[in-house]
Amino acid sequence: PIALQHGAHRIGRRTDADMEKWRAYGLGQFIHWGLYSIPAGEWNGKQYSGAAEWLKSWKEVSATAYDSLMYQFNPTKFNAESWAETAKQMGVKYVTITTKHHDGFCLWPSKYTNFTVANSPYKKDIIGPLVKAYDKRGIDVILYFSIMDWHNPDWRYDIKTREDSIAFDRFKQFTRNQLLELLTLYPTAKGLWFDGTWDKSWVKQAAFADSLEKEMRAMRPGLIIGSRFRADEYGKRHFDSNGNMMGDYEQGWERKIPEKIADVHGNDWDCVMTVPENQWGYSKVWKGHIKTTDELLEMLAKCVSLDGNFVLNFGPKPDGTLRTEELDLAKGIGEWMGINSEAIYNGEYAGLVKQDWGYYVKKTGTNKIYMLVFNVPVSGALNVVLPSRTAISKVYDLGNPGQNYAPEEIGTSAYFIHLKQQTFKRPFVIVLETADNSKNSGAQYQKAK
Ligand SMILES: C[C@@H]1N[C@@H](c2nc3ccccc3[nH]2)[C@H](O)[C@@H]1O
Repeated sequence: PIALQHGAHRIGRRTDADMEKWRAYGLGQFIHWGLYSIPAGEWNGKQYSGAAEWLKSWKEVSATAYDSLMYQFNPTKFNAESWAETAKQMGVKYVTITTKHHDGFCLWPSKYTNFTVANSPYKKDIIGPLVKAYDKRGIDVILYFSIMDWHNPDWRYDIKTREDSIAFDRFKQFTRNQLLELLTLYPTAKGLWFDGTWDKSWVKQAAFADSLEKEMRAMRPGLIIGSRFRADEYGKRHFDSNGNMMGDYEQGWERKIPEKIADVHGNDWDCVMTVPENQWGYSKVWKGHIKTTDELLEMLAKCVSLDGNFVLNFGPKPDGTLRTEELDLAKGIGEWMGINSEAIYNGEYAGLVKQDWGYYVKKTGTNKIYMLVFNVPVSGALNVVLPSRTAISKVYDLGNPGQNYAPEEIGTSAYFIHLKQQTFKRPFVIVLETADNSKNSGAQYQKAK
């Protein structure tokens, strides 16, 4: 291995209680809210082709004109309690909230810039009430923070001149000040979700970022920081020059999901997902495919089955309300979670051969395996292959406990579970309790004829 000062400081997963709680979340909510929510991807009557929260980067938009949106920020219908209640009903265990996106506008009254809610007609802090409302419902809060800040004149995409270096040193202090301010103002925040860290200017700050990460961890023991925050001294991001992940969980899964367990390298990770193809902030127009409840449930199942968390994005409207499409999805997901959440919470990779009918999730620390069924075979028989000398001791339908299945043993630790009906309206979950049967050779269930 290469000698590194600023690479990974820990190999393998964190085993402390804070991280074990994060690992068990399963389902999360992302909230992208800010000035970009006001134009919602439209400027001078034209629709921006990119993501709405990137509007300020459009050549048609002058920074000054964009920044004056601050004087229009007045979400009169904002109610942190109702957002948190929607999240509670949906069954999320954590929420990631934009404190400052790439445009530099702060949803908290930072004392290090004037470009905050404090100088908007709304005047009041947004982050504080949100943290309080979510904490009250037992939903942990992670603060999203963009290092890249298009408003701050000291921001640089790269450091080419002495002037760049002097300016960026000011920027680094500003960034440190804001992060320590956030941790001080919102001490119950469980972690930070960093973004906007891909430009050369920041990638060259291995030593600074490493010491800042250490400082934040010292200030808030147990703080959870993702792999996107910093680069090592050779400019390697997420995984250092020795291939070891930096940070506590892998943040590379933005709008994409790993295919197989090998893709996650034994690390914790979360997948952050948009409802349309690629819109995080509120956008008037949602082009292309809008994901349905069933699609999102399958993404959730896939993430949990591969040791990750699934975080669904909401882009609230400028008036502070949530759009109907998102409220409908929250309701649909919540109804399913109301019946099946035990297959999601405290779920982990089951280590079984993946079958076409769906996804296995093992309940951490137990012999319970959940079969999350999305694709019912025409045979109506769900194939289950367990590790050798492992038998099924109990099978039942999570949503319909009276519905018993007598698995048919079709080989060594191999079974068919015959479904009683052919059509299902929603994905459903069958629970397997397994037992080690290396002692007795007799099969528990009838052998194949
Ligand atoms: C979580 C997501 N990350 C931001 C983002 N900016 C990008 C620039 C290039 C490629 C991917 C990006 N994702 C998006 O604006 C959103 O906040």
